[in-house]
Amino acid sequence: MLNIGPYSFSSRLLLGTGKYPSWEVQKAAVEASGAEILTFAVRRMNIFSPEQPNVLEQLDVTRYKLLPNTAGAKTAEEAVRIARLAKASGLCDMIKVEVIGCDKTLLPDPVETLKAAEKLLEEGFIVLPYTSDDVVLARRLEELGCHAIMPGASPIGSGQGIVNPLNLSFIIEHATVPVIVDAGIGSPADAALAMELGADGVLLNTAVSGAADPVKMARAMKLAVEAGRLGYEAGRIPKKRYASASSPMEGMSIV
Ligand SMILES: CC(=O)[C@@H](O)[C@H](O)COP(=O)(O)O
Repeated sequence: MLNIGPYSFSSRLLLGTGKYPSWEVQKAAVEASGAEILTFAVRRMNIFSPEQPNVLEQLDVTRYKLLPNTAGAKTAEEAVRIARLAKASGLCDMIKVEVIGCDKTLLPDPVETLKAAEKLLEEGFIVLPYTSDDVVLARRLEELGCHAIMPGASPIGSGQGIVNPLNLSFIIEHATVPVIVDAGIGSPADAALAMELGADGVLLNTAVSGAADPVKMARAMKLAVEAGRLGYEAGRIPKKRYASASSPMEGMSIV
């Protein structure tokens, strides 16, 4: 089970809801992914114009735990305002804090992320910050009381996969709250690797919504996350420099 704050989930795949070719495909992909947590940008919800379409329109939202995110925020103040808006609209008690520090890379601003997380924790939110893959920053966020840490695999929407598995493994090794690898996942192999490294979950969007067949890819990601987790729990063999026979002959009487 993936435990975040007071909540438990059987699926370790968290899915974004943006950039699907149609509402129908989004709905089918969410279904195929088996995800129980869906994230969406509060600024795309048309909170003040209910007659406009919104990103969760076709989904039976009672079946999912909603994880609004503060995408679009560039300061802690903006992120806090967006989170409060989401809470006041009855959308959530969990929030994915996303404070972007660079328009080109969409990498998070560590200082503003820390400030926003601190404030939102004070206000009683269940806080999941999107961070860079920095082990010290992850520790600081955890010390503040964040309920999970979400280090990026690589820039959002880049599909580059895990560019620094060593950093991720340090974060995972030291964390006592769930580590959810978020952003940059390109293929099922990337998702499986994140889980094999010991991540507690994977959050992705573009790899599914931008795939040639998003529904098939959603299922592939589901299976990859499950396979990666199983592999992690099973314990992989250590890597060796040289060969060792798969069918050793020692102790055999017939050669
Ligand atoms: C939807 C969401 O929260 C994204 O900002 C997230 O970081 C996923 O990134 P990818 O689209 O790279 O999977």
